[in-house]
Amino acid sequence: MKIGVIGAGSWGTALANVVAANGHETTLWAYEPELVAGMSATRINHLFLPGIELHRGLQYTGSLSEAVQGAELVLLVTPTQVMRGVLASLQTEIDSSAVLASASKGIELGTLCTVSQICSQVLGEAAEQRFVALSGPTFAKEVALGLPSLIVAGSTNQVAAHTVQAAFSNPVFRVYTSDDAIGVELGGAVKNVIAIAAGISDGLGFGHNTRAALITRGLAEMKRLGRAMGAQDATFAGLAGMGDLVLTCTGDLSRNRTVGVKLGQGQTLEAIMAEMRMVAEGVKSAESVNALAQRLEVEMPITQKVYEILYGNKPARQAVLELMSRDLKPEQA
Ligand SMILES: NC(=O)c1ccc[n+]([C@@H]2O[C@H](COP(=O)([O-])OP(=O)(O)OC[C@H]3O[C@@H](n4cnc5c(N)ncnc54)[C@H](O)[C@@H]3O)[C@@H](O)[C@H]2O)c1
Ligand SMILES: O=P(O)(O)OC[C@H](O)CO
Repeated sequence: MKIGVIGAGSWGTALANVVAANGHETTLWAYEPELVAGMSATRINHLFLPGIELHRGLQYTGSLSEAVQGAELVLLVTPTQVMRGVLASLQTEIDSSAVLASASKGIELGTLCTVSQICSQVLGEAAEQRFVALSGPTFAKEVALGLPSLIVAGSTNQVAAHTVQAAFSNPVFRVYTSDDAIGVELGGAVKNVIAIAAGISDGLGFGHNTRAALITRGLAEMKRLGRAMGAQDATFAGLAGMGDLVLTCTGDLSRNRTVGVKLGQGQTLEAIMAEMRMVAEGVKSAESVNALAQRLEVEMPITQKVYEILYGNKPARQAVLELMSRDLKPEQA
């Protein structure tokens, strides 16, 4: 199968490596010209996935049209906030029958769109019929090292979901299908915001109790938003929900959790972002998910506090106090 992968960050590179190793004719598009030259010469993504030699069959390009030319499957893996611009450049280049998969995790600022909604707006409504959200507990580095990992391909079109499942699955990378594309997308976007909260908690010196509470109540927020957007509760009990939430809130490889830890230790957001080349989607999604919750009148208190800490100068300890002092009530999901 011919596959184009758009975005050579750590995740796009790791996923392109999976399908190339599975025997598919794969071309990886990189935004940075020096990365195209570097990967072509050394088979190593020295900027975003250092130290890991990529499959010999993987091709690299800096041309978007070359990456998707003749592709039966196009995988989008840029940061969510630049997705619309990248897709606009690809609008006339992608084959109208190609499966469109996204492994990006976020909600667009301003429009409050998920990636599937961005695709529909830019490429036309029919794009939703061939859209697949690929998400789960998967640190790029561990996938690239071949450590056993599981993920979900969610789509309203089960033929498209099965195409992605077949293309990516191998003995160390197991892909499940789901018919809940929006649930799979929302799980990936919201868990990043909750992971910042979990990091803040650890950075403040709180314990395992606090972190477990944030994960559990974060899951309740994810479910509530999902219900308001037509997702299925069961999706959030699975890999793209609880699985990814647990990974990101507890794993030291998480960029979102790391941002939170540093905030909890007293660093400013500006200082943290200034020394970070990689993307921590939760930083921007804290604003967009919080706005989405307000628009849909969904109660998401942890998300709201993360937003206030990041953008409202609220001290993290005060935010925790406010969360703990909310009205007492029965436990609800
Ligand atoms: N890294 C992971 O373990 C992982 C796992 C699952 C999902 N994701 C998601 O994958 C998406 C991509 O993240 P990543 O971790 O691969 O990225 P990264 O942090 O490793 O690298 C940043 C990426 O952003 C790209 N970029 C920056 N400015 C750009 C622009 N103006 N136009 C186009 N591209 C630009 C860079 O080229 C690079 O590909 C995110 O939504 C992330 O949440 C990441
Ligand atoms: O490093 P993070 O926090 O962006 O998380 C990476 C993946 O989304 C984990 O599944």
